[in-house]
Amino acid sequence: MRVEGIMHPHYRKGSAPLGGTELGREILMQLGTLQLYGMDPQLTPLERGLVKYSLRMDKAGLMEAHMRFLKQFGELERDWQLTKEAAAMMTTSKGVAMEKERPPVRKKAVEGMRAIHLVDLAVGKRNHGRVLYATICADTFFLSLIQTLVEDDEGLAARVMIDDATLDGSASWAKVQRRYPRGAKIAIKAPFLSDLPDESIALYVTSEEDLVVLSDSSPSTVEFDSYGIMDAATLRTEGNRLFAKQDWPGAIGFYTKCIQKAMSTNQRKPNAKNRKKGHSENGATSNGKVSTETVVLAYSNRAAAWMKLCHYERALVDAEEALHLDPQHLKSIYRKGCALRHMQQFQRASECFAMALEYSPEKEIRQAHNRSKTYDSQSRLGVYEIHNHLLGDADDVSNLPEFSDFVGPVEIKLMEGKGRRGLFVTRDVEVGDLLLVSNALAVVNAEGRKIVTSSGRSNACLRDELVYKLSNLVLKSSRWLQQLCCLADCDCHGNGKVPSLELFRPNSKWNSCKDDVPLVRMKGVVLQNALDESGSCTRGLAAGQQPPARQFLGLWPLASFINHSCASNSFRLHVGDTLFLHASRPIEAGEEVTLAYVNTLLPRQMRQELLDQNSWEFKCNCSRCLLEAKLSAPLKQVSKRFQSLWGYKESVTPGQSESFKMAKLALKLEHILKNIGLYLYEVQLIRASFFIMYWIGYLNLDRLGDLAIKLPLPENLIDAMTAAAPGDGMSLYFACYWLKKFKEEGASVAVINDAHKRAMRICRCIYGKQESEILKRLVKAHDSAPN
Ligand SMILES: C[S@@+](CC[C@H](N)C(=O)[O-])C[C@H]1O[C@@H](n2cnc3c(N)ncnc32)[C@H](O)[C@@H]1O
Repeated sequence: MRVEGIMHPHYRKGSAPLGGTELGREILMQLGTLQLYGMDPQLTPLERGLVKYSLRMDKAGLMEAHMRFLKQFGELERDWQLTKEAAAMMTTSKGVAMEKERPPVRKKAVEGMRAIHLVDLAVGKRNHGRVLYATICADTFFLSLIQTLVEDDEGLAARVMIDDATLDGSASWAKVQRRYPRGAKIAIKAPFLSDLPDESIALYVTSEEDLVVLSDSSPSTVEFDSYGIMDAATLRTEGNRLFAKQDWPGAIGFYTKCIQKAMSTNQRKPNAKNRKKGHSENGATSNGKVSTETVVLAYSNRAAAWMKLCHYERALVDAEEALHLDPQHLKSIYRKGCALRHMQQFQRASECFAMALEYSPEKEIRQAHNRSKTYDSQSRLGVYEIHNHLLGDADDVSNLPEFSDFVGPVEIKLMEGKGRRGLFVTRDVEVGDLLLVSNALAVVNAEGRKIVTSSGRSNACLRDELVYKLSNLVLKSSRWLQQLCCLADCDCHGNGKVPSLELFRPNSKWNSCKDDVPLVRMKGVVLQNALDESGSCTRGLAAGQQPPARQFLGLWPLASFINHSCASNSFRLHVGDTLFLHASRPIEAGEEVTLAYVNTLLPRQMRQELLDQNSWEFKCNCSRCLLEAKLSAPLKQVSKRFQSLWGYKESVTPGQSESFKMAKLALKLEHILKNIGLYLYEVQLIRASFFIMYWIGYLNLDRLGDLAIKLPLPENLIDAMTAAAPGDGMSLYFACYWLKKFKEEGASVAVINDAHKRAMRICRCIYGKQESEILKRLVKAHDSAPN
């Protein structure tokens, strides 16, 4: 089945650009955006299907694939809706300022060239001396190229790819959207319809001279004229109607028009003096001016709409405008509090809610007040009650907790002689001390996709999705923008700048920022700083429950300053989208805080391979790596044999004969370690690197016979694991496994108590300092979780 009116016989294999009907255009716009996003060579089968159907113009298939796609990328769809806000933004005062930054309109038409239509273009043929006049009909994006959709005056549409050289390689989303806004009339000289590797076709523009922006008529400014005849009150009512339909950008557009109308009608900013004057039904006062009440409501409602779009800074500005006109406007006071709370200005938010409570004791306001006070104290004292969540019901996802950020006893410093930044403690800290709490700037749930693909590389699609989300975010908050800018401020060549901690601390003030993060840098930021989590979810530790696995990739700004070590001294715990960082060893004042970016219970070479696979472009030279490098000769044989038996990449469970060989290899390693003569800590580090061998040895105790006695005791192995990777989930699993086994086998009380203490110690590294009763409950939950 074909989408009527879209097909044109001139196009090869039916791979015509879409367009021509309302439906076609709508599909095109949505699809186009998603397709643009899905241009990564690592397309999922679903994305591939989408591209395929779009090429065949198979309406039913297209719609179905589209629906499936949207279902899978529910969040993406939401973000796509949000991109519409760009249009609304153009009509706000700040938007007008942005418009001024745009390049001047250059020409009205291109002279000396004959016009050509999309329908007349042949694939792969450059049309010298011709010009294609078109209108940009979708939001312009930048992933690997600047990408947009255009429609010619016959209603056919096509995808356009523009080399970012046209922006001197400094393209960012904000910049491309300003440069090529939706609704702009353009002319493409010598148009070239190119066959793309994904089998779709697009107009390809390689040089700035070939794309001329003729007029910049973004829809919002055009629309404004046609609504010019409406009065302010009608414009506000129209805004309310769109608000009710959850069309936030649309609503913002109308509230803005209402405010502008009021300003032009009243010839001056309305002030509190004419606030309560009588007014007629159309919102006009008796002297024909627009009533202050109408303007207050427009500002206040626009604040609410901005909030829905997570534009909290804009929401705050609007709520304050409304309060400037009517200081007692309850909804504006409440909205101001909400905006401040989202901006982590908890103290000011509490003050707002307290003021709102004076006017109305509503439950919603009281709850908001209490919540702000809790966040405020969390952010100042670093006291969080996470155990309720940890020990809660895994199936109950309705009540996901929210926490404030917290900056503990840490500072960002430039590392001497290395140029890169690192996080350092400002005072001595103990095991389990909370170092920081950071809410994710953005998170991408893997949802069935692999974080590391079968080719052994980190999943570029997930990373691109994160770049996409971050690109949207930086348009919304100068704080988020600055946080990303300072992460981009490190170029691996020793030019790292040290940002102020105030940028990360709740309740602090920050200056607005005019910088932009070009996409190239944004991709670098994600590559260098995104952390993944493939462990099981922290929820549902309650006895007997299998915690649901949750895999995700995200960016946590302050945690991004922590460097890697294979003998790290901190542990990150993810509760929802919040990262808690606890000290997993005692750390002295001035010492660097380090994290393990990858599983470190492996030999050095494999750890480095994992770092490489995850695109961390550095060679680890931590003390543990240096020790293993020093011992590489005596350990060479064991390492080689271990790798061939285990084959980490395949992640296969060894068969019986391999298991036995592995167990024997553990004995060989013990023998070597005894002969070299190392300190206990050094022995522990090496044992930890090969812990899998020992683990398999314990599982083969019977087959080892008398030799089994030469294996270290399980508790010694647990100590070795915690020496290398304190707080590692595997150590806790192992500790609980033995605790359970000792109990089942009726070991002495002393042995059981000792095993229990070990598990409690590891729990403290992972979950932080907790009351001993809570730690006991956490151990019990792990102890009784299914193996
Ligand atoms: C999450 S950032 C850490 C903060 C970073 N050092 C900075 O200045 O912004 C990760 C990057 O830091 C560097 N890095 C982290 N750990 C390292 C290590 N152990 N040795 C060398 N470079 C490291 C690498 O360039 C890595 O891509």
